[in-house]
Amino acid sequence: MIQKSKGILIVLSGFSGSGKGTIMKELMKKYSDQYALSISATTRSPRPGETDGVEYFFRTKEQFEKMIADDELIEYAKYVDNYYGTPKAYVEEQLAAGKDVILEIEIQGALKVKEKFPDTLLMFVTPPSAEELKSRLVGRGTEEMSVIESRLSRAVEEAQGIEAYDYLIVNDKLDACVEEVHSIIHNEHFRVSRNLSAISDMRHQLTAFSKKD
Ligand SMILES: Nc1nc2c(ncn2[C@@H]2O[C@H](COP(=O)(O)OP(=O)(O)O)[C@@H](O)[C@H]2O)c(=O)[nH]1
Ligand SMILES: Nc1ncnc2c1ncn2[C@@H]1O[C@H](COP(=O)(O)OP(=O)(O)O)[C@@H](O)[C@H]1O
Repeated sequence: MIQKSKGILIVLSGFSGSGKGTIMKELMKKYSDQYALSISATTRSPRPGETDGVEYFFRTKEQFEKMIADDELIEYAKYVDNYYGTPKAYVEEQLAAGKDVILEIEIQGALKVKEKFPDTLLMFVTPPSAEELKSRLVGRGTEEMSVIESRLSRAVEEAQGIEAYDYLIVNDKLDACVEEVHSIIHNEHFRVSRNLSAISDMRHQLTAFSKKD
């Protein structure tokens, strides 16, 4: 049997308020058997409705720094006064099990992951306009105005790095956007460079077969 390409490591980045979290929730609802979503550790406080171990592993600064020292993170970054990082063990486990693993992380982390794992697929989410971004951030109601302003100025910096990504996703209509993300990942499995071992198997089989008679 020719094997299908193995699990892909996927990074989804985007401005705060662009809708990454919402897209991921919907994607996991619809296709939970295909994707593993990595849960990051962070020193930021939980928002109302967020639970430790679901949205994030909420940790103190001391606990987070211990995770760094113990080499438990694939990457970590500071974002608007807090640490965020990707625990190593889960990602390695899920990739080994053949799952596509999604990291919802910001751009500095995305670049570190790409450096460590060059096959990583990088996607960047943007809302249809800057005005819509602000209105989503305000509408979410989870940050005070001063934090929203910091996140919007961070977005100005992040916009400078989008060319490092493979795909740009415009999150206008949510359902369409979820399907776009899913189909990009689905199609990525067929890329020749991700199927070199299947190609080599096929060559061996054909050679053996042609020598039979
Ligand atoms: N580098 C890195 N960034 C992360 C990680 N987890 C989350 N982030 C990013 O940190 C930023 C802030 O996340 P959060 O406070 O949850 O705000 P939100 O994006 O507006 O929901 C976002 O850009 C996330 O994608 C991580 O493990 N590593
Ligand atoms: N396609 C969309 N259309 C309208 N509102 C959206 C859409 N996607 C997300 N939102 C809303 O925008 C806000 C920010 O979304 P969220 O997923 O928290 O963003 P992020 O994780 O990128 O910070 C939330 O209130 C969410 O309900």
